[in-house]
Amino acid sequence: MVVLTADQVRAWDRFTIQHEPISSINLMERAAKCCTEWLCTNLPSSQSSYYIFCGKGNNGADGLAIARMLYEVDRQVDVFILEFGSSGTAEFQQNLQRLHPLPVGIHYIQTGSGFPIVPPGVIIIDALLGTGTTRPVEGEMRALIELINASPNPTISIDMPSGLFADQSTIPFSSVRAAFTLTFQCLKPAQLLAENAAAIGDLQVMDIGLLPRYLNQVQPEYELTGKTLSQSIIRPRNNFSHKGEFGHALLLAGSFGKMGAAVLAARACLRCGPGLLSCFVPEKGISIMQMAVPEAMVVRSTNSDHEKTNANDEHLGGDLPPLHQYQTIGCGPGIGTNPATVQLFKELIANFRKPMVLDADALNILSQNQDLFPSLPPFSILTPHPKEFERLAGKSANETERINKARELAKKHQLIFVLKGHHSLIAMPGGSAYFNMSGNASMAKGGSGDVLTGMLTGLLCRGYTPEQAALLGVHLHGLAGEFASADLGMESVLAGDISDHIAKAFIYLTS
Ligand SMILES: NC(=O)C1=CN([C@@H]2O[C@H](COP(=O)(O)OP(=O)(O)OC[C@H]3O[C@@H](n4cnc5c(N)ncnc54)[C@H](OP(=O)(O)O)[C@@H]3O)[C@@H](O)[C@H]2O)[C@@H](O)CC1
Ligand SMILES: [K+]
Repeated sequence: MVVLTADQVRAWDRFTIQHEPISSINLMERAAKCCTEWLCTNLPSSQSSYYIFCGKGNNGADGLAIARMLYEVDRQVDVFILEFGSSGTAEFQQNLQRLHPLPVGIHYIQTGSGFPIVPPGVIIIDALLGTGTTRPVEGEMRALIELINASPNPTISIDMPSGLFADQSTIPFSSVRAAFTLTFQCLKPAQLLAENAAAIGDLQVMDIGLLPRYLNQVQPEYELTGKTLSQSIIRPRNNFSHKGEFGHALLLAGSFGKMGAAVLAARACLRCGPGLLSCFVPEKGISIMQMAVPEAMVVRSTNSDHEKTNANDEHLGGDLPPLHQYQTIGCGPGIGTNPATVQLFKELIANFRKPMVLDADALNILSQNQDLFPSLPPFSILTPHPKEFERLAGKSANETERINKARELAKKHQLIFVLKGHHSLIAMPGGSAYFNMSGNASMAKGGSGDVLTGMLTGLLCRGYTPEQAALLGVHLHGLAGEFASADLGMESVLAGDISDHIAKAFIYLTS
C-alpha cells in the first residue's frame, strides 16, 4: 500500500489511461463497479434505497455511474446533482446521458430550500467532491454537507468525504462525516490524520487496477511501515553469537512514584534483543527494579555526600556512570524535571555522542532548554506525544502543521522524530516521513510510550541503525499491541501486556 497526493493519483490515472490503455470513462466504470460491489456485499439487502449526492466533477461522475449500477441490481436510487454553474466534466456528462433513459430519479438542487429530506433507512452516497477539492466549502455546498451530516442515515463517501482536502488538514472547515469512505487504489495523506478520523469513518481501499509500474517513477511524500519493510530490516541472531555482540544499553528512568515507567521500559528493552541492559535509577528505585526485572543490572546513582539528601534518593541526579561502555542510552520514562535531573540530562548530552532515545520528561527538559537541541547526538530518536511535541515546537493549528514542524526539526537537527498517535509519524533526518500502520486503540493507555522507548533502545543497542530501529520499533510496538488485544480484548490490555507480546510480533515477522 502506498500513500499518494491528489496530484500523484491524478497522474497515476493518466498513466494507466495511456499505458494500459483504457479510456477515462472505462476506468471510472471500474471504480464505480468496485464501489457497487462493496455496497452490495457489505450493506444488508434490506437497506436497498439510495440517495446519491453528486457534484459536477469526476467524483460526481462516479456517483452517476454507481447510481446506474445500483439500479441494475434492483436498488431504488435517486440522484441529487448540486448545480454550481459549470456544465460538468466530460465523464460527468457521459454518465448523466447513460443514466437518463433509466427510471432513476434525477433531481437538480440549487438552493437550500430545494434540498431533499432523506427518509429513514435510505443510504446516502456522498459523491459531491473527491480529490479535486481546492478550497474550503461554502455556500450551497456547505449547506448540503451540513444537511447530510445532520441526517441520521448512514453516509458512504466516494474517494474522500466531500469538503476534506486530500493532502493536508482541513480543520477548522467542515466536511461530510461518513460512516465509510471507499477510496481508490491508495491512501491519501489526509486519510492518515487522526483529526480526520470522524470524517472518514471506516476506510476501505478499492483496487481499481491502476498500473503498478507507475510507482517506479513516483517519489511519495509519505511512506508506510508494514510487514515487508520490517522483514527487510530484521536480522537473524547468529548461532555463534554471544551476549557481547548485541551491545550493552543504559536506561535512565524512574523517580519516586514512577518506577513503573522504568520497569516497563526495561522489560520492553530486553524483549528486543540487547546483550546487556543496565538501568540508572534513583536510590529508592533500586530494589523495585531488581525485583521486577532481574535480567537487568542496576547502576547506583553516585550523588556526592554534600548533595545527598532524602530528596536526591527519589530522583535521578549526581554523577553519571562511565558512558563509554554503552552502545546506546534511553532516557526519560518517569524521570521528572527536578533540577538535579535537569543537570544530569545536560551532562548526558555533553558526554554521550552516539544516537540515543529521548522520551517523556527528557523531552520536557529539552522543551525548557531549547538551546540543547543543536547538541543532541545526531540521529537520536525523539518520541513525543502531541502535548510533548507542542511543548517542544509550539502550538500547531492542525496536524499537517505539526507534521511539517517535525519534518523540519528532524532535518535541521539531524534527528528522528516519532510523533506518537493512531498512525504514528516517523520523520527522518534525510527528509522522508513514514506513517505507521500497526496498532490499535487498546494501546491508548499510560505506559505504552515507556514500552516504545525501551524497545527503541533495545533495537539501537542490538545494532540496528537509528532509521531501522525507528521503523522496526514503531511497527513492532503496534503489532505487539494488536497481538495483546487479540488475546486480552481492547479494554484490558496493559502497557506491560504490549511488552509481553513483543515476542509474538517478532515471531510473526520472522516466520
Ligand atoms: N478517470 C478518472 O479520471 C478517474 C477519476 N476518479 C474520480 O475523480 C475524482 C477527482 O475528480 P476531479 O478531479 O474532477 O475532482 P472532484 O473531486 O470531482 O471535484 C472537482 C470539482 O469540484 C469543484 N470544487 C473544488 N473544490 C470545491 C469546493 N470547495 N466547493 C465547490 N466546488 C469545488 C471544482 O470546481 P472549480 O474548482 O473548477 O470551481 C470541480 O468542478 C476522484 O476523487 C475520483 O472520485 C475515479 O473515478 C478514478 C478514475
Ligand atoms: K466524495
